[in-house]
Amino acid sequence: MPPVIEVRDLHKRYGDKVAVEDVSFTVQEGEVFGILGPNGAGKTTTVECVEGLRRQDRGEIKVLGLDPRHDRAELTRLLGVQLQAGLLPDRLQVAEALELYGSFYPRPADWRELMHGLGLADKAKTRYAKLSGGQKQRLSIALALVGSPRVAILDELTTGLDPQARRDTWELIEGVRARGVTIVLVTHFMEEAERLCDRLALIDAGRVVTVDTPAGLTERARVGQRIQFRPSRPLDDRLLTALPDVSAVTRRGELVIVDGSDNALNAVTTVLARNQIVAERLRVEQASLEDAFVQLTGKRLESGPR
Ligand SMILES: Nc1ncnc2c1ncn2[C@@H]1O[C@H](COP(=O)(O)OP(=O)(O)OP(=O)(O)O)[C@@H](O)[C@H]1O
Repeated sequence: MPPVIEVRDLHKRYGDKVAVEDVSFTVQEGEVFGILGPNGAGKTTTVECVEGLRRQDRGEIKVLGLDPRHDRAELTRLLGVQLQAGLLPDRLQVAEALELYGSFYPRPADWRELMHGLGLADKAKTRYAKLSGGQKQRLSIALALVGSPRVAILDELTTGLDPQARRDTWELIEGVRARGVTIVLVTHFMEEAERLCDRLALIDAGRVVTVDTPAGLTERARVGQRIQFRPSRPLDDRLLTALPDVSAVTRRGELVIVDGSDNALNAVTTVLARNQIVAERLRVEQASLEDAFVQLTGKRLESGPR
């Protein structure tokens, strides 16, 4: 089966600023495909080109066999796109917005069901301007799904939602996926990516670092040991990075985080003892998707609220 989305060698600049340097990936029918990366990595620019909202400078995009640059009208009927905040008229009520957007599509979903599913039922008559940030966010998700799209593109799906609303949204997305809708999810929340995505493209500085399943990524980054501690005295990271058993040293506030082989703990404690440094609050951690990202890019992703 041909992929639902095919992006090849995408380049996009804004004036002198290169936003997307070289992005390629394919999305298969029915999968939840995540685009994960830090702020400014080029995620939104990439999906806006896929949606036909922006024109790339170079590279090819096909969505359901259509070229977003030329077939935008046709594509709009097949794609569900999450609206950016503030794009709806202030006076429009929730139910009106859903009914209106549904009417643009040949086979709209039951908007009342969506409104209930997203916890907006008691806001049906509330004007857009009076909604809280989280409610606006939920409405934007409902609007992306109201046309029963074959492909839904959700950018920062749960940003601004409280933990309960975030989990409810994840459940809703799982239900949408179960109906066979292909979903592209732009996120910088690890937990969200791990829970929802079948595959992920890690994007950093306008480039795809890698594409893999969440489990595959974590597996690849599986460090023998992750050691976390607070040094009792200032510590020069080079003492640790020089050790053959250590693959990476990062800092989180006053904590030092060391990734390395199964022998790393031995090596690190030996070096610390030799330098009269005590490892306070010492802990050995499990590797995660975030570790994979750090290993592959050398950067830490902003982590989402837990
Ligand atoms: N309209 C624009 N004009 C100029 N520069 C822009 C414009 N839109 C984005 N950029 C820049 O292009 C780069 C990529 O931005 P983009 O929004 O695609 O990244 P992102 O990964 O979606 O980030 P975020 O998570 O912060 O939304 C950033 O450096 C951004 O500042």
